Amino acid sequence: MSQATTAPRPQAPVKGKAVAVLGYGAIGSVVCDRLLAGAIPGARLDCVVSLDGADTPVPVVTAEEAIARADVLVECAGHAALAAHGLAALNAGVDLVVSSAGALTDKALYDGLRAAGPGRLFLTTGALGGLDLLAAAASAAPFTSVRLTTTKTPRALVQDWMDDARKAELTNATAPLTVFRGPAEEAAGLFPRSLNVAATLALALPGTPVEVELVADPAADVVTHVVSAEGPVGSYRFEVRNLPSPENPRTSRVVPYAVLRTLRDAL
Ligand SMILES: NC(=O)C1=CN([C@@H]2O[C@H](COP(=O)(O)OP(=O)(O)OC[C@H]3O[C@@H](n4cnc5c(N)ncnc54)[C@H](OP(=O)(O)O)[C@@H]3O)[C@@H](O)[C@H]2O)C=CC1
Ligand SMILES: O=C([O-])CC(=O)C(=O)O
Repeated sequence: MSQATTAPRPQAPVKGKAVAVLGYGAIGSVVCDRLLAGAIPGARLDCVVSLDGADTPVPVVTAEEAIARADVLVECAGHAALAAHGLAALNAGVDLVVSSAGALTDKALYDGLRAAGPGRLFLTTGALGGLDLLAAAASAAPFTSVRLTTTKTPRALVQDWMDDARKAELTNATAPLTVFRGPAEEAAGLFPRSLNVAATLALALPGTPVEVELVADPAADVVTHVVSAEGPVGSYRFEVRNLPSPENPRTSRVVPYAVLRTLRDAL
């Protein structure tokens, strides 16, 4: 007689700082899997905060309980979740790793989180790179221009606030279409699940205006971010071509791995 078998789940490492993961989606689920696999020595996955009844390998708890149990809270849940729980975590002495950098374009939230403690605030670089070099160049002399051009598949860019005509224009696009052009802070607010990178870039270069163009390309099979910057110290151009997450076409597959590197810095 044959019997259904299920593969044994990896057991969480028993030692190390207790990590709570807020949000069990494309980023959070990979962060959890890698932590369970022991990818970050010194980190022990303790619990998950999930709203949608996901089948998770560690206990699902409320955000309040997670903050009470954890040494580090890893936010992978979106702007509203960060705004709702970030401050409480830091004030409780829990270190906070932030994926949703776009939420920090709300100056009151950002200032509040930076002033909070004793928990420490860590911001992942997420889907972008090269920020250390750009920040170094900016500290030598201000840039004269900084631009980010992001290209994604149109279905990843449809937003609730768009009217039906705009949504149809996007979903029926047969050629690349500019969806947004404007400052990084506005970009991150209008596309909260697609342009956190705009905020990450702006936050790395305080005081420097960052101009963003968002392109919907029906032929895009990768998520492209092109950063270009001009200044007295030099000219810079970084092109990132990330495969999208299999679970979420808005999110680059590399992002949970960037979050894990940031977590390593928090230990
Ligand atoms: N810095 C960067 O480069 C990037 C940052 N991001 C940020 O990371 C966030 C997560 O990305 P991703 O994993 O791809 O998104 P997903 O939509 O795949 O997963 C997010 C999960 O979080 C859940 N969630 C939302 N609010 C809460 C809450 N208050 N408590 C617990 N769970 C919650 C969602 O549940 P439900 O679906 O039920 O709402 C969903 O399951 C994005 O919203 C974005 O802000 C994303 C990509 C790149
Ligand atoms: O994952 C990416 O490439 C970028 C993204 O969604 C974001 O910044 O919100």
